[in-house]
Parts: sequence; structure tokens; C-alpha cells
Amino acid sequence: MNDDLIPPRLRDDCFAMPQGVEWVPVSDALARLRAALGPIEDTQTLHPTSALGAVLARDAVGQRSNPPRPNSAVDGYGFAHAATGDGVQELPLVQGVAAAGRPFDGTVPAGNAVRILTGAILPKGVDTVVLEEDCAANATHVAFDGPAKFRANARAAGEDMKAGEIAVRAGQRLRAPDLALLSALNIAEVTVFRPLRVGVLSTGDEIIATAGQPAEPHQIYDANRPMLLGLVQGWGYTPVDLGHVRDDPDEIAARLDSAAVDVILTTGGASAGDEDHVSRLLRDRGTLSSWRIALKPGRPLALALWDGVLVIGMPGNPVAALVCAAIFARPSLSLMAGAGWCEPLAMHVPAAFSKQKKPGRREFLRARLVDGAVEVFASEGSGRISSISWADGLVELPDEACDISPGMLVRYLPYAALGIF
Ligand SMILES: Nc1nc2c(c(=O)[nH]1)N[C@H]1C(S)=C(S)[C@@H](COP(=O)(O)OP(=O)(O)OC[C@H]3O[C@@H](n4cnc5c(N)ncnc54)[C@H](O)[C@@H]3O)O[C@H]1N2
Ligand code: MOO
Repeated sequence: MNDDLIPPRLRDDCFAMPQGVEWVPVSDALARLRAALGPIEDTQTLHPTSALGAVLARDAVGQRSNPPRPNSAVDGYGFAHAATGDGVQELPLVQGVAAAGRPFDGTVPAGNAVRILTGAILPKGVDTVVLEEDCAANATHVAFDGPAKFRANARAAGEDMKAGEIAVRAGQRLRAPDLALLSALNIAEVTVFRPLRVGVLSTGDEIIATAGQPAEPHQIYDANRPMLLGLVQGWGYTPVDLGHVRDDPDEIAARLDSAAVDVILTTGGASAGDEDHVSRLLRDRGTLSSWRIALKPGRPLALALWDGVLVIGMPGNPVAALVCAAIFARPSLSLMAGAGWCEPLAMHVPAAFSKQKKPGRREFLRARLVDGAVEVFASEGSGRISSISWADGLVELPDEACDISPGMLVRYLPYAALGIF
């Protein structure tokens, strides 16, 4: 036996801390990112119909009130309330109809009524409308059982929004319902941040860039790049395919240097092994801020700046890459895109599984909701790519130890709450 070869006790635990190594808690890494990042500065002016998914850089201000004039909320009969009272009211009908798009030009004399349809501007002399279902009418008169409520079924001008009010605030990512409001208020221009450009790079000598190409047994098809490009697109940014590079620091550096993007997501080479060039490169030639996160899966995550560009160096295992993207990349990109830091909308649902978890790291399990309870994938292996396709979300277990049994409430993050569709 060699005296200088004294191994530590066998633990087979990736999370057993090597001497002198500190794991960065998830919340610390998130806080560092949040403090270090800011929105991109470039903006552009678009017609709202071209701005779905874009992030407003300035408040959008209404150019018109909604509704622009007082109008009727129902089909019925309109009149001046002051000339009516209790009991059966029989009012002569003026000639003509007030309809949406065909306003009634004249004045309705007090004590008279006019046929009015939903959306029609209230004619002069009308402040109250009775539903047609509550009326009896013939060609010349309408009757209803009073008293009618003053201003019943009448919508006031600007009761929804007034011209000059802020319709949608800066920082809002424009969704289809926002486009409805912008259009209704005659907002024909919005100032938005230009789309964030997010580069995706895969590293690894074993990687074959695209399915369909021939592969030797020692080679594997790139699962991470298509996933990450898809996530980026789903989050509303411009995915930039930086392709695949071998485990060669100079090649990786050259690819990082030539990427004309705002952020770079890499996978592979993040841990400490001999071939793990990405983390070493980021440490030696970039500014590495966090590395080795107390997280499973996704522990060897590297957060760094490369010539001022944020690089999120994620582990190669596809499950770990998905978790790191959802937990770290998503809020970071949202902040850079101008939409602010975002927390996923979690649900607390009963577990349909048992699990004992050690303290000291946060864990994400691939999960899905079945009949109101959350199931988890049978294996926790982070190379089990089928698990992330099987799942509809992730269960987040806290940094502390926990002992979960069926029926206990756990924190469930549906894929939809992470922007994964
Ligand atoms: N002795 C130790 N070994 C490992 C540890 C450890 O603590 N001690 N940590 C493990 C954990 S956890 C992870 S996660 C991985 C992370 O490794 P890297 O980020 O350096 O990634 P690679 O070694 O390059 O790859 C890991 C795994 O993933 C496959 N891979 C890589 N890229 C892709 C891709 N684009 N598509 C599909 N699959 C990919 C790769 O072939 C490896 O199987 O390290 C553990 N090891
Ligand atoms: O973090 Mo590795 O995080 O298990 O796949």
C-alpha cells in the first residue's frame, strides 16, 4: 500500500462537501443575480398589433375614453328618469332607433321613450334604460312597472378608463387582453424593449448537434439545445442557436466571443471534472460569481459575466439543465427584458408520494398533478430525459430536511407557471 494514497471514507454522495467547498444556497444565487442584472436599454416603437409578447418600456396612455360617450348596456327603451315614477309607466315612443354605430340624432322629450340597442350612445334626453324583457311595447308606446332605477343600464363616458389615464404600465409584457385595451383606447404606438437575444450553446465531445445525423455508440444527440431554444422562444425572447462546440477552451471562448447576444446559456462542462472546461474558462477568463449551488438537480451551475454578457453555465444532464433554466434563467431573462424579476405562481397540493430529504439543498422533483394530488417520477436520475417529458411540473422541496408522506401539502410549480408549454 502507498502511504500517500489515503482516500476519504466512501460516501457516494455528490452533495457531501469537499474540504473547503461552500455550496451557495439557491436563494443567495437568485439574490445575486437579481442585484447584478438590469434591463437592456434599447427600445423600439411599434403598432400594438405587432407588439404581442413585447415588454412595454413606457406607460401606454389612453388617447380616448372607454366608452367614449355614455351608452346603453342593453337592448331596451331609454327615457329621462325624472319624468317617471312608481307603478305602471306608459310612455309614447319617439320615431327612430338608437343603435350602436347609428346614433339617434334628435332629442327625446321628457315623458317619452326611444327604442335603444346595446352599445348605442344615449340620445339627448335619455339617462335611463329599461330592459326590453321588462317592457310591453307596441308601435307607438312602451310600458314598464316603475320605479326604474336612475341611470339603470346606462354606461357613463369614461367609466372604464378616461383619456389620459395610464392604460398599461411599463414593464408589462403585452398579452392578448392588453391588446384589446390598447386598441379600444386608440393607442396606435407603444414603446417596447427590443426583444432579448438569448444564445444557446451546447458543449461536449460526445454531442452530436442534430438528430438525424449518424452517431457512434459513444456519441449522444444534443437534447439540451432544442429544449433551451424552445424555452427561450416560449418565454418571448429571440433564441439564437450558437450550436455545439467540443470540450476545448479556446473553441468555447471563441464561440462566446463571437455571439452577438444579451445572454448566453451553455450546457455541459459545468462541474469540476477534468473535462469541465466551461466552469474553468468562466473562472479564468470571465467573472464567475456563483458556482456549486445547493440544488438538486443542477448543482454545478456557473453564473458569470463574459465581457459583460451574462453566461448561465448549466450542467449537461438535461433534467438539471431544465431545472436551472426554469429557476435561474427565467427570472434573470425577465429582468433583463424589462419585465422585472418573476416568481413562479406555485400551488400547494397534496403529495401522492413519500420522500425523505436531507437538509442543506433545495430539490426539484419531476411531477404531475393527477386527481388533485401530485405524483413524482419513479427515478430521480438527472439523465432520465423521459421524466421531463412525462412531467407537467416540478415539486419544490425546501432547503431544510423534510419527511413527506402521502396527503401532505407540497409546493408544486406547474410547467405553465414556469412558462413551459
Ligand atoms: N465525481 C463527480 N462527478 C459528477 C458530479 C460530482 O459531484 N462528482 N456531479 C454530477 C452532476 S450532479 C452533474 S449535473 C454532472 C454535471 O456535469 P457537467 O455539467 O460537467 O456536464 P457533462 O459532464 O458535460 O455532462 C453530464 C451528462 O450530461 C450529458 N449531456 C451533456 N450535454 C448534453 C446535451 N446537450 N444533451 C444531452 N445530454 C447531455 C453528458 O453526456 C453527461 O452524461 O456531473 C456529474 N458528475
Ligand atoms: O445536478 Mo446533477 O444536478 O444531479 O444532475
